[in-house]
Amino acid sequence: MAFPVVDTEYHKEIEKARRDLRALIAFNNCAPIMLRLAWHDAGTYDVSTKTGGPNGSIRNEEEYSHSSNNGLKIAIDFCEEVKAKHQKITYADLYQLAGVVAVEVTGGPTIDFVPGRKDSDICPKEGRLPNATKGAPHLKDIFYRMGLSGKDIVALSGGHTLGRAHPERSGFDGPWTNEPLKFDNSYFVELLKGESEGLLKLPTDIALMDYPEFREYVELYAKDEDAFFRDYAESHKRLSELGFDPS
Ligand code: HEM
Ligand SMILES: N=NC(=O)c1ccncc1
Repeated sequence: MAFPVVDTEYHKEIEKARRDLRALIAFNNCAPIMLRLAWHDAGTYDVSTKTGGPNGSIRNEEEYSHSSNNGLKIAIDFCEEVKAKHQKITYADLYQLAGVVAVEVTGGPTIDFVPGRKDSDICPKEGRLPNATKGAPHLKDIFYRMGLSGKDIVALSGGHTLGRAHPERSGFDGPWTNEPLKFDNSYFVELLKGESEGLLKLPTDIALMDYPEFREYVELYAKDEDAFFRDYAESHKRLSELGFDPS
């Protein structure tokens, strides 16, 4: 598929879609699953083969039916409502815009969004996203394969400040924080607190404290929300542009 022509008209469509996404996310209270959709479309990127990444391929049943994507058809269908009104926008751009808006409308940092991603129908094989039951070495394998850093791993894991796990989707259950619709640094505060009744910590969440070079960021973000917001915005933009040259 071809790259979109990112002219004044395309930019205008993006801003209209941004407004529509704000309304849709507010009406459906669906910020968490929209952020998860954006991350799952982008997180398949392989920097060595330059395959996968934020290219809209997750809209294909071959990919959204992967067990790691359980539940994401809900977000894909939400996005179809916006796509129907803004046909020129690629799915690749729309899904990443949805993730940026989801963070913004829940009180998180503004994330710079540059449009121009092209769509692909080539679906990566299952297994490129992290397995929640594994530990820190696995996180390094998965995120380094994307071309991201240890700091990106910790900052992006802060995305779990939003939403919850659902037993019928992943087998895990519950929110990570007491305000799952508020984007803040409470994920890191809770991580350092340890076990709390009713709050979830995945093995991969706990693994962020296994390596000193990860733990230093957990401790920084738990005490300095501005630092978390600054680093999260940078890492989220990087994730959303994997394999995409915005210039
Ligand atoms: C670091 C490795 C990661 C692992 C192992 C992981 C694993 C999971 C699992 C098992 C769930 C529960 C799914 C469900 O049952 O509905 C989940 C939910 C979620 N994840 Fe992750 N995740 C990771 C990283 C991320 C990143 C980088 C982001 C975004 C920047 C993210 C955003 C979310 C959100 C927002 C939800 C809640 C979705 C909802 O409420 O429907 N996760 N994650
Ligand atoms: N955010 N990540 C996820 O939702 C997830 C990642 C891998 N396997 C199941 C769920």
